[in-house]
Amino acid sequence: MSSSQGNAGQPGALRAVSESATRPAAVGSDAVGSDAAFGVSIRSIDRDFPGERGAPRRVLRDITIDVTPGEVLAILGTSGCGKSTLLRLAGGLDTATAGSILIDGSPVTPFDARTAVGFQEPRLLPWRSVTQNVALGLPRGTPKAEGDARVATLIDLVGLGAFAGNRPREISGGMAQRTSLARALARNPGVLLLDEPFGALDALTRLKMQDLLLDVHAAAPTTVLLVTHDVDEALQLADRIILLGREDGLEGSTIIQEIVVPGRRPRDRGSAELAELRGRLLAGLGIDRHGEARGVEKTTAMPAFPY
Ligand SMILES: Nc1ncnc2c1ncn2[C@@H]1O[C@H](COP(=O)(O)OP(=O)(O)OP(=O)(O)O)[C@@H](O)[C@H]1O
Repeated sequence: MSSSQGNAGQPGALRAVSESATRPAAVGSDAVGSDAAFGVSIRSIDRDFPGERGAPRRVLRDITIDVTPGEVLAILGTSGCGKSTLLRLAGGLDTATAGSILIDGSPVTPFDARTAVGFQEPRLLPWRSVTQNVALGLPRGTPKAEGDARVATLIDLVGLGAFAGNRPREISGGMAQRTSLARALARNPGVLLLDEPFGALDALTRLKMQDLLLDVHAAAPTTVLLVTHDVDEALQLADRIILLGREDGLEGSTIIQEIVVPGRRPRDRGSAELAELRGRLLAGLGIDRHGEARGVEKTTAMPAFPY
């Protein structure tokens, strides 16, 4: 599936970010320079880690998926099922036990420069300004004038123009996460790997960050692999969702559900079609429609993220 089934590059997709008074600049893909979205081909990946008494413990088993250039793929699964491990493998931060991963047709390399990773915590240098933190993401050897312009454009894109000189302690958690996103984009990655990027934010800021990510993706339609626990976030952001889980009697997680999300983004969060998919995904995560985790004592209210 291509990103054209989402709304990547859709005219007018840039919308205001309301967390601060600033607005993202209406920039096109040329301005942020992300013109190379790469496909990711994951082929028959297994990943074992040493288990008890050194015996191998399989975490991922026979994962195969092709992600097309510009596609947003969400990776869902219960805690510990191997989502981050899959992301790390795609970025060359870990090595598979078996199988291969190709980016743009060639094997992923250690700390592959074609990828950039965004984490749950913003991981900013506290003594550096927003601008200096974003500049850390620039590829080595970027000419100064070009780098300065790119950093300024990205800071505007994430709506932080008025805070460019601030230190991390002087901005909110949402702003810090936006800085982190701009730093990842500064690298001009062909593949953006996001590991629970909004997981530490409050619910309202998380919704705003989801909108921001859509804006950013419209302006710089790179390929995105997004690890999340949040079914609604996956349904709002992704072209396609894979659910990792175990098959009966087999060790290690594999792809147990794959869903192409219908409709253009931003999607109507309340649509009946998405509600149906939400139910299917929650069932795959072991949560029934009444919010009860199978095998878990019933609670009176459904927590926000019980899975
Ligand atoms: N370097 C490692 N050495 C040994 N075991 C590891 C290593 N990295 C991950 N694991 C194990 O692999 C399993 C999957 O971990 P991973 O972090 O990928 O899961 P996850 O789905 O991202 O979890 P969560 O949603 O809680 O972040 C876990 O049992 C974890 O302990």
